[in-house]
Amino acid sequence: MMHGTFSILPLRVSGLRFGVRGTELIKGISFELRAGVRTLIIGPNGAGKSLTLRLSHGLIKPTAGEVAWAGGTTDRRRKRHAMVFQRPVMLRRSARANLVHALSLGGLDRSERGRRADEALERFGLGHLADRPARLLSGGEQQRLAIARAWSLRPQVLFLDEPTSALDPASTKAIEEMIEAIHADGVKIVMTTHNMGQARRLGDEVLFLHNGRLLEHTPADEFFAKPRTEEADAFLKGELLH
Ligand SMILES: Nc1ncnc2c1ncn2[C@@H]1O[C@H](COP(=O)(O)OP(=O)(O)OP(=O)(O)O)[C@@H](O)[C@H]1O
Repeated sequence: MMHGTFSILPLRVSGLRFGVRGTELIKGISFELRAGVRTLIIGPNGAGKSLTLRLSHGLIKPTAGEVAWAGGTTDRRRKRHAMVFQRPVMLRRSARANLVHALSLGGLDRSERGRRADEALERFGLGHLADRPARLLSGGEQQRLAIARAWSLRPQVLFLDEPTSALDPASTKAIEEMIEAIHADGVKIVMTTHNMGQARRLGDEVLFLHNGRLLEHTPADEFFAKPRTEEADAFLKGELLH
């Protein structure tokens, strides 16, 4: 499902750097992300995975380098990518009202908001939670709601930052199924995970980050069968990296 007449992909990130108070955390990363391929960003703690997602989504500004969406960057295009965080942020109102609110921020007409919210709740089997206070839902339910909320905005690209790391296996499975369904819709998936089983299940290609650098950008089957770098090999073997 491609919405609108243009595609914001490929995403070209070049020479990306991000530093805080003289410490360089992202040390010159370049990559190009294409439509139709699920991209998994993996690497050890502190490698810069989350920062790379935030910089790509535009939540933080790079110290140097460029994040370029196809056709340039405008506010209109900005809305074509959405992000889901490790811990969902819900307002103190019903599940449905959280979706309606997001759609309102997304600039939708009042009548369209309710229709889209209901569509998203139904699509992901969350209709029975519609009137429940969002903050009282379980962690897994809130995360499913957060993903439904992101999907309701009809993004072309969905960034997910460790969406299942706080969840049990059943919730993790439900979320993986949602991600698969959204991918099948034609939405580009870009996500980070610490769960290598999940990376193998969901990944078409891998970006392997280590110490603020991109060491590999490889098809997932190749990466898991035979990583090219020593660091990735050690990471997959569960060794400590410095
Ligand atoms: N605003 C900030 N100020 C200072 N340091 C930061 C800031 N944001 C991130 N960092 C540091 O930058 C490094 C990379 O952070 P990032 O969250 O991108 O890592 P990550 O690969 O997602 O790690 P994890 O797997 O632990 O989530 C970490 O060492 C982190 O402490």
